[in-house]
Amino acid sequence: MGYAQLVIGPAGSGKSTYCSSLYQHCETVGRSIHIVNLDPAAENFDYPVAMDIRELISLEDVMEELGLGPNGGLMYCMEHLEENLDDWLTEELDNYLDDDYLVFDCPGQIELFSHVPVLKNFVEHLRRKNFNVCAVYLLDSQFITDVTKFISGCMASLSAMVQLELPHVNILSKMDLVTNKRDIENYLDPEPRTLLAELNQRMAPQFEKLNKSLIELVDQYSMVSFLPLDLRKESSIQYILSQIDNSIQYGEDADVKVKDFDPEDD
Ligand SMILES: Nc1nc2c(ncn2[C@@H]2O[C@H](COP(=O)(O)OP(=O)(O)OP(=O)(O)O)[C@@H](O)[C@H]2O)c(=O)[nH]1
Ligand SMILES: [Mg+2]
Repeated sequence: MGYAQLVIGPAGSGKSTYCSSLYQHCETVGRSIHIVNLDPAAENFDYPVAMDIRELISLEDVMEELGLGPNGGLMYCMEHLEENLDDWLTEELDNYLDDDYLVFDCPGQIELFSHVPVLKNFVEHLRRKNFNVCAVYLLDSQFITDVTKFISGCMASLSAMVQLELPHVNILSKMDLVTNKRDIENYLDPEPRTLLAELNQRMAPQFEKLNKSLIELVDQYSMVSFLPLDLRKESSIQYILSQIDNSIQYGEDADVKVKDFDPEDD
């Protein structure tokens, strides 16, 4: 059984920075982890790149040869990845062992995890290869200035959740930049009724019914919960990693192995 995190979220939400911090954390605690670059447009890396989509296809070539812009070019690259799951990805995955832990640093184009099937098929391929996969959705805390932005962030995350059908961990990133912690803390694990009241207060009365439905939807999908990520604090990274590990049962198999171990056999 392998383990994998699919790190997704809007452009600039801090996915690559999270991946490199996670790598450093794992180095520190002596844990093995491999970060995979799935962003054909990425150029600089703060982590050792274990697998790289740019070895399969180059965004620059695609843009030049097909006359596509950066976003269309990226979508083309991702579709090319999708077509090459059985050969390129399978070959690359063969380099990893049973218990390996992979973290996929994805591009930030929101359509990738809202309505095109690339990542969905990617995940299905990983599952066929016996990986337990978790979606890690990053939302930039800097954008959550009021309840309307929070709800729109939730809806984007929810669309990834229904599309990917994976265990799902939401993270509010860049907490070091938040000056008024209390404002944000209200959104980490909020009361649906408080959210609704705030939303109604902000918006014209004709939206009340819609607001109620939206809050119910978000609540029913257990979406209203974000883990704060403050990269200055090792404990923050550690806590988030432990939550993700739980959702993919990482460590549980290891326990079984320890229990099954019989000193007489040695
Ligand atoms: N202060 C602070 N800045 C951050 C943090 N995480 C990311 N940043 C900054 O935010 C910007 C975007 O970060 P990235 O990690 O490249 O974001 P990304 O989600 O990988 O972006 P794309 O791959 O382009 O979608 C960079 O300038 C980072 O230095 C954080 O926790 N704190
Ligand atoms: Mg990135």
